[in-house]
Amino acid sequence: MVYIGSYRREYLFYNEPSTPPSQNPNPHSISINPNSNFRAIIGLRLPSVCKLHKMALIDTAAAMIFTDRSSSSSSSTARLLIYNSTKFQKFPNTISPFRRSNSLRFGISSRTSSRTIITHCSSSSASAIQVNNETFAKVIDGKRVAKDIREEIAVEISRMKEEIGIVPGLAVILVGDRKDSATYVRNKKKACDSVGINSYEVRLAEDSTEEVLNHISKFNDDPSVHGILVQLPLPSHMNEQNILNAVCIEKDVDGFHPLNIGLLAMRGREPLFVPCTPKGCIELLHRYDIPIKGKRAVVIGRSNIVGMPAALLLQREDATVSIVHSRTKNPEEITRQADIIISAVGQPDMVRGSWVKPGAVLIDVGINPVEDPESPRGYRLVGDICYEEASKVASAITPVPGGVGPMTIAMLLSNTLLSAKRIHNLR
Ligand SMILES: NC(=O)C1=CN([C@@H]2O[C@H](COP(=O)(O)OP(=O)(O)OC[C@H]3O[C@@H](n4cnc5c(N)ncnc54)[C@H](OP(=O)(O)O)[C@@H]3O)[C@@H](O)[C@H]2O)C=CC1
Ligand SMILES: Nc1nc(=O)c2c([nH]1)NC[C@@H]1CN(c3ccc(C(=O)N[C@@H](CCC(=O)O)C(=O)O)cc3)C=[N+]21
Repeated sequence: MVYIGSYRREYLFYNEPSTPPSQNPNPHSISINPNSNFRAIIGLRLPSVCKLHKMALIDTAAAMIFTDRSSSSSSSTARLLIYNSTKFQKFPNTISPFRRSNSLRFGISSRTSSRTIITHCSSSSASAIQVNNETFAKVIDGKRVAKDIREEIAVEISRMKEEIGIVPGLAVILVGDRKDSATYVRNKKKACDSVGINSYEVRLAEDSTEEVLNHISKFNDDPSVHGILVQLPLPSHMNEQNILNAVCIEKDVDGFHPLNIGLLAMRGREPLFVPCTPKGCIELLHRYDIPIKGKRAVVIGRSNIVGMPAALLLQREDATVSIVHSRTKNPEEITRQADIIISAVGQPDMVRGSWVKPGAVLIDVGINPVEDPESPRGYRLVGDICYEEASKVASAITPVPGGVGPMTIAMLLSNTLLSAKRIHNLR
């Protein structure tokens, strides 16, 4: 059995009938021989890839692989499309990987099935791909873009270290013991390590009081700290406003300080920092050459940390922006007019295919855990947008996971570098 790649919590293998399945796949040494009589196996990501009984089998007759040359990346990218589900076997309690992901992306090169007609609708990098009269949105690969950005940041940081002997520092304050927050903080630390940013972490008890403000004050005065992040949400007894106000605006790498938000909202003024998630959404649009100017954009959600700043940023990019929120009547009538939708709601699969104008670009910020007994964690993450439906209508779409999430962390690193450069007058 040979591992081909993974995408959206699924591993893909192929199995030459002559190869005993007990031979473990080696993810790094693969060669695909499309002429061989192999079976493709798509399985949910499991701790042990050998649990074949939990995997769904398809015949390779139902699968084809082709190279996607419209990618903005210089690397060659292949997609695997499964276009014939007749031989697909669904296992009890298993979300069908076929239905969840018609389009799988791998960093491998491959070849095109002669049975299938593939058309790129336009040369733009947001072009949908047509296969046998079905269109599939281009996948906006936030994970890959975030990796590119981390590499760019790492280069800048070594230059900084060489030129002025300074390394950027990020302080993260985590209050309480929410599991998801602890995971995010751990991921942020890992990301800092990967680019050479020093990270300082403070963990405080759920019932702490003035300690948060004391630590903020200490970090405000510490010259080795260039960015301060207070992980949200805070315990309900804490005054979030007072705490976010206490972070000095020059180190507010989250961009949540009211002064920074105010500057973002004003024409002709520049905030010192733009909030990471909305900044990541716009960066994805830029890196995929998706035009914003003059387009109709709809933001779903109006929170201080995502929806509202996303709408402000789109407006600064000369889009005509509407905001949909929980009191909006007939939201689908508004979203259907959008060339670009940014959804930040927190409702799994709320945005259906019928909410989307054909050819629209969809940025899904939502991170929603849904129960999944097959997943090692007992749940999996889905976005606000029903990927299966919307990816057949849109021209481009971000997946969850692997879309906006990794970009948020990349933008945090970028803001920390920006801060260190500004504080040390480095261009
Ligand atoms: N990918 C990433 O990096 C990040 C992802 N997230 C995720 O994004 C999502 C949103 O986060 P956040 O902004 O903090 O959430 P909030 O709960 O603060 O805000 C949600 C917004 O969605 C609106 N809303 C709720 N229900 C509906 C509905 N049925 N129809 C239309 N609008 C609705 C609310 O409207 P109203 O204002 O009227 O209440 C509110 O404005 C979450 O899933 C979160 O986990 C968040 C941060 C970063
Ligand atoms: N002060 C503050 N700043 C924040 O930016 C902030 C915050 N508080 N509180 C919570 C939200 C949420 N958030 C995410 C960051 C990365 C992923 C991310 O990387 N997600 C991965 C999946 C991770 C997984 O598998 O668990 C992905 O989408 O691919 C998700 C969500 C930042 N937030």
